[in-house]
Amino acid sequence: TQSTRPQRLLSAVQKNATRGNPRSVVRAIDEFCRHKEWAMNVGDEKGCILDSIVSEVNPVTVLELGTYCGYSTVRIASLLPPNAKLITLEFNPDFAAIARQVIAWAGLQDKVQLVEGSSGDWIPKIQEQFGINTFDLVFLDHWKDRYLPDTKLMEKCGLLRKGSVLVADNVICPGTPDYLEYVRSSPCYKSQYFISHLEYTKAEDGLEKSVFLG
Ligand SMILES: Nc1ncnc2c1ncn2CCCCCNC(=O)c1cc(-c2ccc(F)cc2)cc(O)c1O
Ligand SMILES: [Mg+2]
Repeated sequence: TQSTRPQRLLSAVQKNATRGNPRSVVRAIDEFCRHKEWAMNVGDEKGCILDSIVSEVNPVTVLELGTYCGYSTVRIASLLPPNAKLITLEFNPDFAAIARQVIAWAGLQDKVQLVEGSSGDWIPKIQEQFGINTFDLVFLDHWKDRYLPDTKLMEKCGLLRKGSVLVADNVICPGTPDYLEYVRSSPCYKSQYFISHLEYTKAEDGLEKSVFLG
């Protein structure tokens, strides 16, 4: 049977990256996506911006919405302090199966909890299921029309505290206009746009960093 793109991405990691070396996993995926097959990872250019924000926040609790193959999961988890926890939600079971193996190859499985399901279903259950009160950092990279409803849901569930940082991918391409309008006009957020490019292309895209003011 024909392999899928995520399966071919995983094979590239297993062939070219060193077990337990997150940087080599990130490099192997970027090489594969730049020279073999494009895939919707945050990528190296936006990834460097994401790294700088994660390092600045130095979060102990992280929520990622939309795992895909685990590329940004590995980038973020590799920067976390030893006691930190990253919960990542993935809707697609095939993507989740690949991501688990990519995260394990990087040796980061102890810092990461991958949960299969939709953000709308899981966000209200996170506190009781994982004993997490609030998130220091949230990375939004799932369905673009879910960014705004899920942000409002996180506010409602009390998952954000004064100073929580939201980082949203793809705010230009494919675009999340209603989310951008909300975080840029709401008095509850201090927002900043980091211009970049759509992963592995010359098209404009960027990350929006929004600090929840409580
Ligand atoms: N736990 C959950 N809850 C809800 N939805 C969930 C989920 N877990 C997953 N999903 C469902 C997300 C499916 C993937 C989302 N990402 C994207 O759709 C995406 C698309 C592009 C793109 C840009 C230009 C093009 F020409 C083509 C594609 C680039 C990106 O960086 C993207 O992140
Ligand atoms: Mg994305």
